[in-house]
Amino acid sequence: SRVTTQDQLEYEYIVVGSGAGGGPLACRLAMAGHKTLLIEAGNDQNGNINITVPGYQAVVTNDPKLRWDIFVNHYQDQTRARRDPKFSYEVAPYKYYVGPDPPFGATPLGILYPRAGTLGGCVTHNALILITPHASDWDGIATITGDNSWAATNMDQYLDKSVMGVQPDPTISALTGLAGTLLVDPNSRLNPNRDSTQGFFQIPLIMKDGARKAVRDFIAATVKGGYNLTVRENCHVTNITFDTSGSKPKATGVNFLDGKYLYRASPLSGDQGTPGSATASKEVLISGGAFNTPQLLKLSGIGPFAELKSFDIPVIADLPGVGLNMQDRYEIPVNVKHGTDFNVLNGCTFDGKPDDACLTKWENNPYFLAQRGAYATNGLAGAMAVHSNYASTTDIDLFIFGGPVDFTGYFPDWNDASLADHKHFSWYTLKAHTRNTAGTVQLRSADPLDTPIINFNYFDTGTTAGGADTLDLNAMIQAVNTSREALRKYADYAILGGDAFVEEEPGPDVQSNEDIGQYIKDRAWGHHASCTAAIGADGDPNAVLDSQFRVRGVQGLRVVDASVFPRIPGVFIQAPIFMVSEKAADVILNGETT
Ligand SMILES: Cc1cc2nc3c(=O)[nH]c(=O)nc-3n(C[C@H](O)[C@H](O)[C@H](O)COP(=O)(O)OP(=O)(O)OC[C@H]3O[C@@H](n4cnc5c(N)ncnc54)[C@H](O)[C@@H]3O)c2cc1C
Repeated sequence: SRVTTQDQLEYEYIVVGSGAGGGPLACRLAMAGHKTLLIEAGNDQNGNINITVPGYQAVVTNDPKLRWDIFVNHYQDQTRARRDPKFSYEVAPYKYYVGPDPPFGATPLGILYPRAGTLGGCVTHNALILITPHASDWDGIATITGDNSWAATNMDQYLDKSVMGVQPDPTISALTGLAGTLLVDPNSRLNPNRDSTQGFFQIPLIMKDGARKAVRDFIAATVKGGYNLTVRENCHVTNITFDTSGSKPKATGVNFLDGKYLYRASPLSGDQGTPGSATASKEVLISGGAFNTPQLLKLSGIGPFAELKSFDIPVIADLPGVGLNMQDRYEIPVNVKHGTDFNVLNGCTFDGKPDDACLTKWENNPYFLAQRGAYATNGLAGAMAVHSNYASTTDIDLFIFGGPVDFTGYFPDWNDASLADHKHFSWYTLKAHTRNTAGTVQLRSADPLDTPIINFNYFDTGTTAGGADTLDLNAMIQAVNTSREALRKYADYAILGGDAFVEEEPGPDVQSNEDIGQYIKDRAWGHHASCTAAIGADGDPNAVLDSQFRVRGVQGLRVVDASVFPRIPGVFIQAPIFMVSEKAADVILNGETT
């Protein structure tokens, strides 16, 4: 019966979400001897080749068994939003049309933002790139909060704990001549000026012996190790429960729905699930990611008063900052097409078809990274770190990746399009330290299985104070010009073994800075959404968390995931989230508790 179930589900800690933030945290709590429940909406994809082969980092984002299709708005103005050829429509349940001139009756959705509902979260489908954040990212949190445990010098210890095996991308050795010209390690801690060092780098990947190995494997090993960790997969948390009898509401546990693929972002959804609940005698820790954490807080009565009231959700704590302050990077490509295929990709179908010779090679050489071939990489050959003319600090603010793909951002079936032939090469830019803090996550309805409404409010529709939007745009324009310059040099040396090429994106017609700027505004994308339940100073009305991850206005509740950052950190985001996860475990186990 329901009562028996409830009686059985008593834990010290409940962690909701098993990704970069929640996974390591739950493991550390259990390893310290605490009875811990880790709840995950998705399930364990152990044995699914799509998650283990690094070369399948595109196809895995399209795997219905783990993917969550979230559609977002870069601009709320629909005319402007539809200038992006990636703008998508629904023509039948989970069947999409991409681009202008949709069929009659198609429902506009926006821009696809891939997410993973699976054990290990987005770390189980991401591109494996592990770049550590800049010292200024941590020092900034220390300055905002006055909590010096956030200083970069102190945060270093969590990097040591969290890095579970990082190797340089061996594509490089397969591409003749380039290896010797690269600064090997963009994470080097031997270089005191690492954060401001420009140049060409190899790309560090979080994997072991050429296979993805990360949070999912850490969780599995912790369970296997006999620690007191229970993983409840196929379980969607619908709200946090509170004891409101005292002066401050105290989180006591969660309500959930058991069932496979319940969230409507999953193309396999349809079931309603079976209700249940669990209690936490110590704390509830929310790690649902930058979109789901604010959604879950709001569904639980923690958020902006007026929004909660409009959905008849009883208010537990009026925190206006929940779902505000969302940030991301801007990304943009320069893509060229060669006359002939890149030899290094010969035999690679990138989808596990029976004739996928590259998969055979990967499978037959399990112990020798160098012999596993193209699939032991994420397909990207190298990166340029650049300090643009528009950076606010001495830190590099552009990371420009190159590889033999045709990548123009995310849209339904982007994986097929990006690897349809082996003739394309793409340099694509990530803008770090973006200044736009105007993104929002709002409830669509009070139904926990609905996705929220997500507005990024790009460029001039977002933060404009101090010319923020123009500075970010100008840095991106510089990145396009730098990528074109790199392509001209690579043509001179034929260094990657390619022959003559023509530029397809942005294309020969897009030359003036004004035209490049318009191209960027129309087509930029991001995939490091963050900062939606941010740590902030005491007295800041928009601060959702204090410096110890505690949700303000309540007891026994913390957030630990991409949502916690006041400003988007570093160049890539999983390393900072791993570090935050380790710090949270340390604070909970050794610090003050609520
Ligand atoms: C295509 C792609 C490629 C990427 N590549 C890289 C990369 O190469 N390097 C890098 O640094 N970053 C990369 N990222 C970003 C990085 O993977 C994510 O930012 C990071 O995993 C976020 O961690 P998180 O803990 O905040 O959330 P997630 O990792 O998203 O984990 C959240 C988990 O919570 C679960 N959950 C949510 N709501 C509920 C609920 N109500 N009940 C139960 N469970 C719930 C979800 O199922 C999910 O498993 C990439 C992202 C994408 C989309």
